[in-house]
Amino acid sequence: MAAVLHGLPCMARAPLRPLLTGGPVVRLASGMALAEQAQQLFESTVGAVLPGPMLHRALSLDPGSGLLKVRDRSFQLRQNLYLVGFGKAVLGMAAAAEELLGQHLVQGVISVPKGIRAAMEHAGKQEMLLKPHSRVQVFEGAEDNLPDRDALRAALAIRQLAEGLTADDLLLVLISGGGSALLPAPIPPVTLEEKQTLTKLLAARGANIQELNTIRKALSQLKGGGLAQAAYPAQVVSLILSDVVGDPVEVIASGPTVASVHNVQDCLHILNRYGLRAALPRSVKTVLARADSDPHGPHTCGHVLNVIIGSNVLALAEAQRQAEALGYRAVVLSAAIQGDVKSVARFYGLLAQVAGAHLTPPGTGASVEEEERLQELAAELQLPDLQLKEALEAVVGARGPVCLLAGGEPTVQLQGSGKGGRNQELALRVGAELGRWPPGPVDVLFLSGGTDGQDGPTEAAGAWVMPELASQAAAEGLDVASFLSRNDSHTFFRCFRGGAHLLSTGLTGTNVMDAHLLFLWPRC
Ligand SMILES: Nc1ncnc2c1ncn2[C@@H]1O[C@H](COP(=O)(O)OP(=O)(O)OP(=O)(O)O)[C@@H](O)[C@H]1O
Ligand SMILES: O=C(O)[C@H](O)CO
Repeated sequence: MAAVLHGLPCMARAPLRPLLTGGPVVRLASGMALAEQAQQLFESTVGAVLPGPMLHRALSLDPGSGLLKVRDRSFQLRQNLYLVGFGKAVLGMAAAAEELLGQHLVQGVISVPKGIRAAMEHAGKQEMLLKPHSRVQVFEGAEDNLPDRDALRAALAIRQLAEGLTADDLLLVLISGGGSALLPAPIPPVTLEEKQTLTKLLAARGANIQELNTIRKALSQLKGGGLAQAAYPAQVVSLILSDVVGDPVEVIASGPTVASVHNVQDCLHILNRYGLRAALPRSVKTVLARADSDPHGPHTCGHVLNVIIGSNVLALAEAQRQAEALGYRAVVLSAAIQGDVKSVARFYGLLAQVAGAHLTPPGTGASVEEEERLQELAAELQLPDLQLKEALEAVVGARGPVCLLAGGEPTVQLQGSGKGGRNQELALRVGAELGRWPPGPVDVLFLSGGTDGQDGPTEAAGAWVMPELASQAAAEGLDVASFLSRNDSHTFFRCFRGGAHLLSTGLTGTNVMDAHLLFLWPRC
């Protein structure tokens, strides 16, 4: 972790170098130059969804009247404003809120990732830091995105603040991805360790975030509307930075201000599906048995306004704009990439092949079978917003470099005990896929990165690959398939070319899922 914190984000570095100089596209000199540009584009993508600007778009204060506007709703402030927050992007959100609210803010408590203040300080990101004598108390915890004692202390302090509020008060709740791990308050007799083990097992067996958070909600005092209930009768305004496909407020950070609609049967189905029902600790069974008679009912959330203030869609739109400014034909494919990482990798591998063939002169196009297989793979992935046809049409007319952009969160079913994350695993798998095709007249680069800057429990945000990856790795004595069989993508990328293919931004201070960038570069 320490290396992450000191190996620093450089989101504000030199402007991107355009590909167009006076009209014609100038070819980048080498794969490394292309990789550098890909990494810079990833950093701009993240730069578009930094917490401060997004908070300012959603919230404004009239200093004269003390009227706080949240989208189209207004709230009268009179020394009655409190703040709580939890999530990877919440430090920057709280800093922006503190700046905006000034003396109106009475007190606050936030739960943020371990080391984030030091990382932001080291990166010179003053705008992400609270003031020296802030009224907001900061707890750092949940190292490696796992709930721990520090996060539990934070959760209890947040609950205490919420429970002390009256009908005259307004509670501003800042929520972002990672919030589930940063707000653990298991319902007794479930212990923190039991909850941690269960969520780790579910994640390792490939449970998606909806399933994982359904279980988390059932076992938590504050998730699934519990925080809103604790704050009642105060008014509650939640500002939410989404890290879940489709921005479902009940799923993001396990919806602490949204009433849970799940029942015990839903939980048991999920636990069955992942073979965990038989081995449940007694405490979990006790809490689930009680849950149906004591839900955080919908009637408890009428005093809440939930507002999404930013998401992956926004990040991809900015990346598209930047890529176009650089001379690429840029198309956003989807902001909802989900599914097993192996299928997603096959999809990108074949997409590179088919799109690459569309880019080259007639006669070298993709075969009908390849196009059909690509459509099938896309259908299997069931991506609701996929713009595949549009992307391929855009590629045909491009006659120059192309950048296909996507976002989301594939799922990895852990089979080995290696070190990795879903972005590095996806990149490694795509690299292997790209290497299967005979070299064509197009250079290809694929990059996958977590916008929070930390991919799984590793020190990298992600990685980038080109079709030569497997053969170059073999020349270094590294067998891609065997690293993949152990889910050891991070170890692979650390060894391969001395770590040159790792994407290392450090913690970014934001979190809107992952970004996937596929670059195609015609050679003639
Ligand atoms: N060795 C590994 N190889 C591949 N993926 C892994 C490995 N270890 C963990 N993962 C995956 O990393 C994911 C957790 O990563 P991370 O902590 O970045 O989660 P996250 O979803 O970004 O967190 P949040 O959404 O709460 O911010 C899990 O989906 C898990 O399957
Ligand atoms: O914290 C969580 O639950 C995930 O990041 C999804 O929001």
